[in-house]
Amino acid sequence: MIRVEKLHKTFGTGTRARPVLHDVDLNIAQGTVGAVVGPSGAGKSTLARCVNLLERPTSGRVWVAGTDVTDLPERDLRHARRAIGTVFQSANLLRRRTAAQNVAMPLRYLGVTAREEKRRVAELLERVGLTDRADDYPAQLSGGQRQRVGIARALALRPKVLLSDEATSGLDPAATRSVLALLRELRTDLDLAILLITHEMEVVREVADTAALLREGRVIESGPVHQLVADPHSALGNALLPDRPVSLDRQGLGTWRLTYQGRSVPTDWLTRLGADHGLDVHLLSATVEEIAGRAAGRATVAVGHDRADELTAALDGWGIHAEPLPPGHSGPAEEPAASEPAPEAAAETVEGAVV
Ligand SMILES: Nc1ncnc2c1ncn2[C@@H]1O[C@H](COP(=O)(O)OP(=O)(O)OP(=O)(O)O)[C@@H](O)[C@H]1O
Repeated sequence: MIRVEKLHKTFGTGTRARPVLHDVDLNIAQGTVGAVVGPSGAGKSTLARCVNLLERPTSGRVWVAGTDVTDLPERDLRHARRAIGTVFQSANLLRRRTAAQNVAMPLRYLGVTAREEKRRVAELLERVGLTDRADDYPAQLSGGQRQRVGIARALALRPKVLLSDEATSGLDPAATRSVLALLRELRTDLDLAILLITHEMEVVREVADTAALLREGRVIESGPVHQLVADPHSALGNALLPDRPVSLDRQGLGTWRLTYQGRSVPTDWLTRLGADHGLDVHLLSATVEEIAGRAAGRATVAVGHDRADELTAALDGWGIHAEPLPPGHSGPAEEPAASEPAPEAAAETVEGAVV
């Protein structure tokens, strides 16, 4: 596990002191992916560097795989770092070494036998699906393949936790998906605790179990992803599942903003409102995604004021949260949580459809 408690980090001293992290708490269990998101300069990389022991916290504590690493003496750091694999934005491979030689580097430092090294490198390359590219040099590999080699190298010493710092930034969508699928697989198969630093909400949606929003060095919000998207007032939830609630300004109609996630919600809830409950429902906007393995959705609907109780009762029965929206409301629910809202957000929102 990765556990951070009341972490403070200040760079410099005296008049040049620059506090970067304040009172940060974080908990990532084995077999889970915990994402940390936030705008540029929020302190994400500094947090990662405090976890992989490249920076010492000013105060607070850090545990990695059950060991309190906060005050480890210098001589013990090297050993402690073996439990931590790190993958960076650019895979940082050595240009003049093949994929296999790059993966073998950490094993070399450890002094394993040539036979053991060969066996382990073959196993690692197979793990990341690159057995047939073992003898290729980095320049002969695609960005996604280079990142896979970087992941294989990070796994060489059988770490308990993996740090991924913007590992998919700059990759095209297909390569991003394949790297994220690999991270998901590793999380489960190797029971890793993965700390995922990212500014891409798409990445969080695809792979994270929990998420924390860091802003100006403080955790503004955190929790399991499926709970965040079910909370209509969560900034992170709104960034993960962006919608544009709009209210219908028409006599006799009231507008409702709906939020839901989970298996109890039938996918044909809208049809059923008409067919089973005889409700005349206007669908004004809707966004539906699979997040953390469950369907999650946000929608705005309008119904006659005289049928509002029937609407909320039916929705409540399925576990759909409904809140009235004031007349004249239009636009995003909240400000986006990260520096770059998902560009596909607008495309995912269906507006103006009336059933
Ligand atoms: N070694 C350092 N000395 C002084 N200030 C630093 C140092 N490292 C980082 N900072 C400052 O700490 C703040 C947070 O930086 P950090 O790199 O952790 O942010 P980030 O959220 O990862 O940003 P980005 O998404 O742009 O990478 C920044 O203002 C940065 O200038």
